[in-house]
Amino acid sequence: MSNSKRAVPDTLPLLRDRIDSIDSQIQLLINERASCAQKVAEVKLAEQGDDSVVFYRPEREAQVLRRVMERNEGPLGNEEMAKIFRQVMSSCLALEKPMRIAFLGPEGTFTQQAALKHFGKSIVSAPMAAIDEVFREVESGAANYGVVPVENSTEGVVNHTLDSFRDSQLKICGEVEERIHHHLLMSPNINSDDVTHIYSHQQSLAQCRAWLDRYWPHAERVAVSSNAEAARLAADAGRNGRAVAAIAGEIACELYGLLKVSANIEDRPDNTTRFLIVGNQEVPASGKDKTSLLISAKNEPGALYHLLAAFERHGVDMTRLETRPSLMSRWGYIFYIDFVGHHSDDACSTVIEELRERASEVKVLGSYPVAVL
Ligand SMILES: C=C(O[C@@H]1C=C(C(=O)O)C=C[C@H]1O)C(=O)O
Repeated sequence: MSNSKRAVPDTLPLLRDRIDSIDSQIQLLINERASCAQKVAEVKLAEQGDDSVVFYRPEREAQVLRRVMERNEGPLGNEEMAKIFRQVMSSCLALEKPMRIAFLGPEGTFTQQAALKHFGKSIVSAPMAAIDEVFREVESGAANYGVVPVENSTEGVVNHTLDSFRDSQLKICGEVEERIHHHLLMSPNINSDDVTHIYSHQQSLAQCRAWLDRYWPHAERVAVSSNAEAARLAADAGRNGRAVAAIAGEIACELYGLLKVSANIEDRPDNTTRFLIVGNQEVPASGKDKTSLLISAKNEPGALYHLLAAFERHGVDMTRLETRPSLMSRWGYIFYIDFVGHHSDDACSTVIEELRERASEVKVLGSYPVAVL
C-alpha cells in the first residue's frame, strides 16, 4: 500500500512525458495526413477543372470511417474513435474551403446537430427557415449540401421533405441518424407552477405526448416552426416575466440559456430521427449503400403489387415504403421506396429497369453510403 502510494509521484510525470511525446507524434501525423489530402485536392482540380471540381467524397469518407471502426482495438470505443477521425477529415477538407451546409434551422435544431455529426465541425452552417428553402439554397449553388429530417422512429415520415423531391433535381448523397432526446426547458427566472403554455415543434410535442398527458395535462401545447424557435420564445417570454416552457434538445437549451426542468421526456427511449444529405452529386458505391426511389404508379389494379414483386424476384431488400398523394391526379399516388444496395449493382439496376416498365415515372433520388456514425 505504502509502496504504491510512493510510486504515484514518480510515474505521473513519466506518464505525462509519454503523453506529450505521443501527442507530438499524433500532431505530426495529422499534418502529414492533411498535406496528403491537399495533394488529393490538387489532383482533383487538375482532373475536373476549376468550376466543376468536387472535393467532398461521401463514399470515400464512409469507407475511411468504417475501416477505423473495423481495425479499432480499444480501449476507445469504435464510435468514439470514428468521431475523432470524422473531425480530422472535416479539418483536412476545410483546408480547401469550408463547405457551406444549409440545414433546417434556426440555430440549435436537431438538424444542425445531424449536420455536424455528418460533416464534422469544420463547416459553415447556414440555418434555413423551411425545408424547401434548404433545397433551394443547394439548387442555387449558395450551399454545397443541405440537411433535412426525413423520418422519426416514433412519429413517422416528414412529409415536407418527401414532397420536396417531386420538383427537385437534387440527389441524396448521404444519411445520418441521431438519437433524439427532448427536455422540458424554462427560463431560470420563472416559476414552473405558473406555466400555462408549452411550445415546441409539432413532431416533438407528438414524441412526448404521453409524458405531457401525465405530467402537464392542463398546459396548452403550442406548435411552432421548430423546437429551437420554441426555446427562443421561452427565453424571450421569461425575460418579459411570462411563464412559458419549451420542449427542445440540448443545443437549443444551451444556446438560449434555459433551465432543464425535466430531462429525456420522449415517450420512447429509442426515439431516433433519420436525416438526409442532399446535393448535386451522384455518389459512387461505397460497398455498403442504400438507394431511394420516387415512383409514380399507374392507376391500375395490382400496381403496387407488381412494383414490389420486382424486389422479391431479384432478392433486393426493401427497407422503407411511403405513400404520398401525387397532386397530378386525384387519388393518384407517389411511392417512396428505399432499398439496400447501389443503383449500379446488377440486381438493383435490373429491379429499376423492371420498375420503369411498370410505372409512369421512376426517379432515382440517389444511392448513398449507409450511415456510419
Ligand atoms: C482526401 C480526399 O478528399 C476528401 C477528404 C477525405 C479525407 O480527409 O480522408 C476523404 C474524402 C474527401 O471528402 C479523398 O478523396 O481521398
